[in-house]
Amino acid sequence: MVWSPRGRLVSLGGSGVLGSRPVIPLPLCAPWDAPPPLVPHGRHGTPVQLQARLRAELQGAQGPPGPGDVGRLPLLQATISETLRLRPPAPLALSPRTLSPSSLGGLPVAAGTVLIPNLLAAQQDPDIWQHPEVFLPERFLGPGAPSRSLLPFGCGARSCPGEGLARAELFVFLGLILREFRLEPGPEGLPGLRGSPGTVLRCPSFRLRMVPCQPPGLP
Ligand code: HEM
Repeated sequence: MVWSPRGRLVSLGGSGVLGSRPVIPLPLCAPWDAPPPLVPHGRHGTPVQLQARLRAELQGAQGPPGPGDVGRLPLLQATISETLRLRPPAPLALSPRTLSPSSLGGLPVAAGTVLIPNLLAAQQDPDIWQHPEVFLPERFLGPGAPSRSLLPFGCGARSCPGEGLARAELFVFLGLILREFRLEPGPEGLPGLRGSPGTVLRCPSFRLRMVPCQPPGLP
């Protein structure tokens, strides 16, 4: 029921209606339950090489990472940002409803319309992200990084109030793990990264081998 310049707006479920209200998923381009495969080879190389660089950054820092160390560990921060870009845990965010008639990208939007922001698609928009399907943490290291277009926590008045806590947890826990362990696939290998659709984009459970690496200064 809805058309967009780049095919990003389509109806949901054919009828374009959720309950008794019209629905516009925004910006729905790639089917959100079938994200494209990852190509994990940026300047930092394969996942193993990236882990080695992250470990070098972490072991070169003074002590274990804390929430205040974001500026001192840019590659770790960039790796988290790139992960949240390619696989946002909440790919469709919340669904606000318009209170009055409005317009969006030239399209009229009636009062009472439910808008569904497709964060997964927006974060892989080729107009904004170069090589959007490639896992490239370094895209966040340069001065021209389109960081304002990174929206895993939504944006605006109803954006996620837990963003600071979630980012701090990701930073500290991932940093502590990568500083002291090398992660290797378990005997069953790794699952695909397609994820299963739902409110939360979930990865199937899998096993990893954590090989201890000696942090500096420890006997
Ligand atoms: C990686 C972790 C997290 C991600 C990716 C995430 C993502 C999101 C997103 C996309 C929204 C919808 C924003 C929008 O529609 O514009 C949201 C809303 C919300 N999140 Fe999170 N979130 C995370 C962690 C947390 C944590 C740790 C808390 C609480 C401590 C939290 C509490 C909330 C609440 C209360 C809302 C609803 C806000 C509202 O309706 O105004 N989230 N989150």
